[in-house]
Amino acid sequence: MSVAVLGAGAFGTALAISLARKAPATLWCRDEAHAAEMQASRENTRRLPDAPLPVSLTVTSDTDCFEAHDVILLAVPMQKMRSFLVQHRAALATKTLVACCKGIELDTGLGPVSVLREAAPEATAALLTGPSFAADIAKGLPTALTLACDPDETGKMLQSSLSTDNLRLYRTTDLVGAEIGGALKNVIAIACGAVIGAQLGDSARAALMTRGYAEMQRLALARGARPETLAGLSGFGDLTLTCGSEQSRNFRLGLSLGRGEVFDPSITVEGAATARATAKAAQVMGLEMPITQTVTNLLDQRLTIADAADQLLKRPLKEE
Ligand SMILES: NC(=O)C1=CN([C@@H]2O[C@H](COP(=O)(O)OP(=O)(O)OC[C@H]3O[C@@H](n4cnc5c(N)ncnc54)[C@H](O)[C@@H]3O)[C@@H](O)[C@H]2O)C=CC1
Ligand SMILES: O=C(CO)COP(=O)(O)O
Repeated sequence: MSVAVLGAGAFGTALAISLARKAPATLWCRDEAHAAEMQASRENTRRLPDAPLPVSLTVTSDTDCFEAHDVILLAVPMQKMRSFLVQHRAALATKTLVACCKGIELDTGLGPVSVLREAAPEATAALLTGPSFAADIAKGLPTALTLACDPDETGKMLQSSLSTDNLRLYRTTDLVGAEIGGALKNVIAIACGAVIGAQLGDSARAALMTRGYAEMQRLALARGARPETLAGLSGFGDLTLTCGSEQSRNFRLGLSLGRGEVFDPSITVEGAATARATAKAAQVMGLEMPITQTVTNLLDQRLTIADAADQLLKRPLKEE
């Protein structure tokens, strides 16, 4: 089975490096000059510096390469996935497509698998998600992720093909639970970064992680997910990583908000659009998601950090 990774950002590059340690792999980059530069220099200096590309990895900008691979890993940001699929519909229509992004589409409130199923209905849809920083995977550090796919037979094939000596995949058929966990942990990470940036303390962070997890479960269960999926790598696991590490771009955006600093808008931060999309969806579904709503208000400068903390603390007292 041959695998191509489409999208040469930090995560796509790291996954391609990991796969190429096991068997020849292809990394597709939309920018011809950047692809040629990586193929020659054996490094993606723009997105993942200091991570050498194995000789078994080919970098190309030629879309003809899509045809040659059975399994395609889609490592483009969430808000770009639909247009990417539409643009390359003919070449991707019947493939096994593994979404590697984390988020909720702003216009529709859908996660990556639902977007895949709408935009490429004949393809087999899967999701690779869970706690991992691109730099860690590229270094070959021990990592465990969730591979979500239905039918499970295809999931088993993907699990064995994409696992390596250092990258251990667990399998689930609960695509909804996996996509919601991966998307919403980024929103909670922004909130956690904000309290740490504003020096509100580690206890406040623990409160946000726990009550944020309750919001993740509320939305996931309302959409038909299984509770145990949220307790796994794609939910609890990724929440723990992202809310506790300055390697996370979502956490760092939160830190900037908390410190009153400007954040570089060119950096991919999936939690921002996801917060807005989720707050809207929760309202339509009649779900209480106060932390998500608060993050949206902070991002849109409708609240200060002090007012945000005050509002959350003053909500009516309730049972846990
Ligand atoms: N960086 C990380 O540690 C991890 C990232 N992810 C997820 O992976 C996804 C991608 O993130 P990163 O690679 O980190 O972002 P990035 O900002 O490093 O790279 C995004 C890449 O997508 C490409 N791209 C954007 N629009 C495109 C289009 N229409 N067609 C083709 N390529 C396009 C850009 O050129 C860029 O190379 C996100 O959803 C993120 O949450 C998941 C786990 C870890
Ligand atoms: O998804 C990630 C860790 O699992 C990467 O987090 P950031 O996108 O916040 O950097």
